[in-house]
Amino acid sequence: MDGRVTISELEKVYGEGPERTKAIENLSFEVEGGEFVSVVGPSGCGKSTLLYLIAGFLDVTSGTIAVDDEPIDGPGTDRGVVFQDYALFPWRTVFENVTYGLEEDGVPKEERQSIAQKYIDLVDLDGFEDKYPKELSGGMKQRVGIARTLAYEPKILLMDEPFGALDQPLREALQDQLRDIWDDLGKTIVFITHDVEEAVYLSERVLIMTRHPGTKKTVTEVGLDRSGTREDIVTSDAFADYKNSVWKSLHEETQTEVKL
Ligand SMILES: Nc1ncnc2c1ncn2[C@@H]1O[C@H](COP(=O)(O)OP(=O)(O)OP(=O)(O)O)[C@@H](O)[C@H]1O
Repeated sequence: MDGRVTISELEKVYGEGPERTKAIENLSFEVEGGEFVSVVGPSGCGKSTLLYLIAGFLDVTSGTIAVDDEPIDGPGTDRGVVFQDYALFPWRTVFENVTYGLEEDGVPKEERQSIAQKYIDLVDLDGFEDKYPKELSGGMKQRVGIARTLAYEPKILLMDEPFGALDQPLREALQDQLRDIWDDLGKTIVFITHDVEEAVYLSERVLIMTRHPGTKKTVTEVGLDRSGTREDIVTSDAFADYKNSVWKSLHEETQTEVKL
C-alpha cells in the first residue's frame, strides 16, 4: 500500500556554535503504508521535530526521509499535518476553512465544494458549514482541522498531539472518530502524543523515543482485538499489558532525565 515512510539514519541539529542543539540522532524507522503509528517520548526528545521533518517543514541535517522510496524535498500534498492548536482561519467559515487548500491548488469550485462536503460529513460536522471557528467547541475545531487536512487527500496524516487540549470525554470521542476514519480511508498515520493510553488505544505500533537527543528506544507492536466497544478494549488484560510495556520503557527515560 502507498504511504510508506522510511526514515534512515536521521539527524537534526538546530543552530550553531554555543546555540547548537542536537534534537534527533541516528534514528531509523519505517512506517508501513496504511499503518497507524504513535510516537511517545519524554518532553524535548524531538517528537515534533520528527513530525515536521517528515512534513518537510524542516530540513534534515543528515540522513534521509522517503515516502514510497522517493526522498522528500519540502512539503507536499502527499502529507497533511494536523496541529494541536487547530490553526484555523478565524475569518473563514467551517466550509471555507476546509476548502482553503483546494482553492490554493486551483481545484474548480464545484469539485472543491463536493470534496469539502464529503469530509465535513465524515467528521460529523454537517449543519455547521457556515459557522465560524469562534462559534465551535474545541472538539469541533479539531474536527474542522482534520477535515481540512483530509480534503487535500494526502496519503499520510501527521498529527501533533491533536487531542492534547481536549477534555477526556471529547478526546475519547475524537479518538474513536479517528479510528473510524483510518478504517474507512486506510491512510498512513503518524500520531504524536504524551498519553500512553491514547497511543495504545489508537495505534498498531508505538515508537518510544529516548530522551534528548531523541532516537528510537523501543517499538511496541499492539495486537489488540478491536472488535468490541471501547470499554471492552480498555478493560482487557491485553490492553493493560501493552500499556504497561510502553509505560515502563517511557518511564526508564523520564527517570534518567530526573536523575540528571
Ligand atoms: N526552532 C528550534 N530552535 C532550536 N532548538 C529547537 C527548536 N525547536 C526545537 N528545539 C529543541 O529541539 C529539541 C526537541 O524539541 P521538540 O519540540 O521536537 O521535542 P518534543 O519531543 O516535541 O517536545 P514536547 O514533548 O515538549 O512537545 C528540544 O531540545 C528543543 O529545545
